[in-house]
Amino acid sequence: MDKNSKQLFKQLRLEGFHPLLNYLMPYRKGMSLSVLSGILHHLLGIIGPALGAYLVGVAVIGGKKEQILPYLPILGILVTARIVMYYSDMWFAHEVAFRILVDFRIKLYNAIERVAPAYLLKQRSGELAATLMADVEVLEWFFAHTAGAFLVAVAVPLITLGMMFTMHWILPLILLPFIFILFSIPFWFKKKADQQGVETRERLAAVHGEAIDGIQGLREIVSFNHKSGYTARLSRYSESLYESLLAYGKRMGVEGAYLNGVSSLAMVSILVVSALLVVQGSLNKQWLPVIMILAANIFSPILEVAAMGRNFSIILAAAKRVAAVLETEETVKDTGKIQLNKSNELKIAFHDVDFTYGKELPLVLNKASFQVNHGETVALVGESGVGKTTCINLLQRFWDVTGGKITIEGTDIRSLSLDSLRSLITVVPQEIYLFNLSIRENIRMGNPKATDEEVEKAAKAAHIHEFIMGLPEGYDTNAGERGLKMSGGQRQRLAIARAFLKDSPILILDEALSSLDTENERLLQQSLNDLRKGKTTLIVAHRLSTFKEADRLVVLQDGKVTETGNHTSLVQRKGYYYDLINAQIASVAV
Ligand SMILES: Nc1ncnc2c1ncn2[C@@H]1O[C@H](COP(=O)(O)OP(=O)(O)OP(=O)(O)O)[C@@H](O)[C@H]1O
Repeated sequence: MDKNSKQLFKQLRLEGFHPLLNYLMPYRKGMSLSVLSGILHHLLGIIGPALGAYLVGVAVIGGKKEQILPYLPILGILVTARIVMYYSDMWFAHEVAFRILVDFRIKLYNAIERVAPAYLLKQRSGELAATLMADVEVLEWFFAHTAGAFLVAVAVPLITLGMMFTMHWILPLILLPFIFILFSIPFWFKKKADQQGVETRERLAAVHGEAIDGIQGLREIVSFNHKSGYTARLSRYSESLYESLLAYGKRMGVEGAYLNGVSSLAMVSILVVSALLVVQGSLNKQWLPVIMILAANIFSPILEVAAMGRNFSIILAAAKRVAAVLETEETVKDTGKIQLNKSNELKIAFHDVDFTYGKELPLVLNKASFQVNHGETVALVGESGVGKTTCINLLQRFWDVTGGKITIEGTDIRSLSLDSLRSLITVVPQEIYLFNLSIRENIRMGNPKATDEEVEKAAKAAHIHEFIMGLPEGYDTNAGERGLKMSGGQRQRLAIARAFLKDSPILILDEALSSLDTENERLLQQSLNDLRKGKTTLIVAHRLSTFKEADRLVVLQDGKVTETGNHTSLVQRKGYYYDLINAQIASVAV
């Protein structure tokens, strides 16, 4: 889209649609066919009845059978053509609209993925789901019914006015002011409507967000007996949605009343003027039935567009929300080209890394430097909130460092392509997300090309094979349903099975805070020890047992690395780490 069109959309206060038009370009052929058949369908809807009315007029002035009968086949053709055009209007409009919606959902998902996770942290997942589903659905109105209908509403009245002009020059002059008023009515209400549209979509998204919160947090709601608190909140959100929907409905009612009033007045005026013209003798009375038909039909496409205009604010608000996601700039740019060999052991190094989550926020990391050598296991240690998770987020480039650099095997990670970087790293998260797929497919996500045998081998290595075989459908059991019934330890071992399949040279373990029972802990440790072999491993550590097992500890304090060494040497040093674990032991003992 060029600058001028952007300006025009701004003047019409329709900026929200501008980005969407860019996405319409590939579908212009289908859209043009839809507009063309829409215009023909509406015109034929007027020409057919007008011809019928003309024949009535001929009969009224005492015409002969021979003057009427030859037109009957033409009437038949017009009616058939109208049916065909109606069908193709609907077909093309919806074909294009639904195809665009399919593409949009994918585009939106890709856009969300591109800006994740920074963007996700600012948005509630329920609200994003609302954008992905409900807002995109609303756009169907725009794509299927707006652009084409608007052109029809301009073309059909123009042609009809032309037809009236051939009967008497004054007739179009009577109608023009009414048409102008009808077109302008939606603009009288536009400011209020836009505000209501945005408010309604926001409140709807908030209700979605709250509902999804209620489902995701069901366990907490039940265990903390928080049902009344939650329903009170849900009902507050729903009430506020109700209020804005009601205000929206009232405004639509007033607008509709104006539209109907003006179009009825226009129709009455044209009939009265025509009747007077006939009485005066300046209009042939055989045109009267034709004028009645034209007057009755000229407004229907305008009213259709105006009705749409009344919903425009909702569409505009949805368009703005969709565009906001599509146009969000990615948090990190994927401009690096270098690919590192996955099969080598790799060294990670943080060089004087500074980082803040926002310009106005304090530095989380302040000249932090440390390295993890080939095949070494390093545990990041420090108080809660010191920046351990931040380090692993930076290593994966969810955000970029604000100062200093992170290197893998000496190469700045910003010079690697994101795909290559992420293929080098496997994360075993605290909480694995299980998709609504079989356990086999959930594990296979580690490597989509893995065979069933390889999946089972990975599960055996993660000590989860026995558990899976004990399920009614073994590896074919749906993890989405069964996932909830797995213990924390079992879920983490499933994550480890995925990690075995991915087999990348760098491993990140985000250790769970919650402790596991002895058996689960033993199995987990065994599988982790096997997984770590030959890999460069960075652990976000919370447990004393992990501190003791790591080759080296990197102690973070006030954004800096203040101590490094193994557990025994740091304890002997009696510094910050010593105080930290003493405090931890004391808190466990209390
Ligand atoms: N997305 C974010 N936006 C703003 N601040 C953030 C964000 N994520 C983390 N922080 C802040 O950055 C600091 C470091 O957080 P981080 O999660 O890295 O700590 P941590 O050491 O991993 O903590 P824990 O041991 O509790 O998991 C904290 O003060 C946290 O509040």
